[in-house]
Amino acid sequence: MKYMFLLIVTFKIIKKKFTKLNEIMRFQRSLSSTPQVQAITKAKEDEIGRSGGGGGGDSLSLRALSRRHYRTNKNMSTNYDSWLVKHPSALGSFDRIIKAAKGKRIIIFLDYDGTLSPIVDDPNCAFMSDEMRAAVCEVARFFPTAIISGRSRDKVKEFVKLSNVYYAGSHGMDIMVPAMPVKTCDGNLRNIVLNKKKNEIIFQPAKKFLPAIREIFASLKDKTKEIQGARLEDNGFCISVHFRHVREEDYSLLEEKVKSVLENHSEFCLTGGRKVMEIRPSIEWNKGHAVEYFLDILGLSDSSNVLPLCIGDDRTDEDAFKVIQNRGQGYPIIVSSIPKDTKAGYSLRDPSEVLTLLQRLARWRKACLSNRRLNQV
Ligand SMILES: O=P(O)(O)OC[C@H]1O[C@H](O[C@H]2O[C@H](CO)[C@@H](O)[C@H](O)[C@H]2O)[C@H](O)[C@@H](O)[C@@H]1O
Repeated sequence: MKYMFLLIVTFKIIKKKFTKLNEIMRFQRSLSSTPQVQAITKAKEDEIGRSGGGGGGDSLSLRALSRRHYRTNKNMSTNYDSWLVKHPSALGSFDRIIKAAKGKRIIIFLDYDGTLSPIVDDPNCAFMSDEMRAAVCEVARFFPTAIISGRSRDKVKEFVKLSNVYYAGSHGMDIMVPAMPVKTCDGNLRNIVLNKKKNEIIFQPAKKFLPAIREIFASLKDKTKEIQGARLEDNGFCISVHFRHVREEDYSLLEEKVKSVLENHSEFCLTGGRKVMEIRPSIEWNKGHAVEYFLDILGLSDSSNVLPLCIGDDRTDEDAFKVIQNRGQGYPIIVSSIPKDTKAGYSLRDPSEVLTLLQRLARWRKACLSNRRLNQV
């Protein structure tokens, strides 16, 4: 009888524990499928290559290249809130930003992939929404706006399709400044001194590397053709080797092939982005230099009355953030849904928040102008 009683009690305890465990597991399953957690997981995978373990030891170095691209924290979802304290939301800080902008000339620098368009599997399908295009067009009516992308200049222009913005491709190594009169800090219009033959300035500091880049592209095409999922993108003055669709066990092979091509081209270097390896000339020119170039050519570099806003999501945008930070004025804003080591003082979660910020900026500027007009009547 005594044993029977003990057996029933033990059975009841086990049943209770099992039910609780089941509940926890069910909760975790539902938690991992919320859109927020899915976004964090996707962003995390983007940053560190394929998530989780597996793969041979060698492939780690490709993952390490990705990891070097951005150092990420381990407990991302829990740390995001504390990271936000150091990199507050630019939307939440909007009033502070426009207060600082009073009497100043705002200039906007935008990255493309992951900033104006969401990260997608196929690089050729990274389209920008019509809403985003309208917002960029609207801010560009009020503030000089430049898009500085890792893509080729033509490709980014093809995606953006706007004629009132400045474009820089190949991480700033291909800049075009068309004939657009710019308002200087004192409110006067300044005409950019243009090339006599053309109606624009083209600045390409890596031009002499073009024949070598063509050569590298051809060798890469040949060497990577058997690696399933590897994809090359000709970005003009740089080349992207995408590995988003490469099997993890092929990472090391792909990396080996890429490095073997570069062995014959010591004047080029290899950097990492979001599931992408990038080959670029080793010259002292990056997105930060492009920011300085635009400020200079638009006559806005020496003034303390200029407030640059720079929005980007990738490692290469850090060079631009650094320039803004060193100027001591302006807002470097990182687009990220996970905590990252960054020079940016402000953040936005994703391109949809970039859209809201641009719309609010344009609306605020429009309201200022109509108030001014009313006061003049
Ligand atoms: O400076 P950006 O404008 O951000 O360009 C950086 C790279 O962006 C593109 O690749 C990234 O976006 C793709 C589309 O969403 C995605 O499929 C890829 O995995 C990402 O790395 C572009 O294709 C690269 O050439 C740029 O260098």
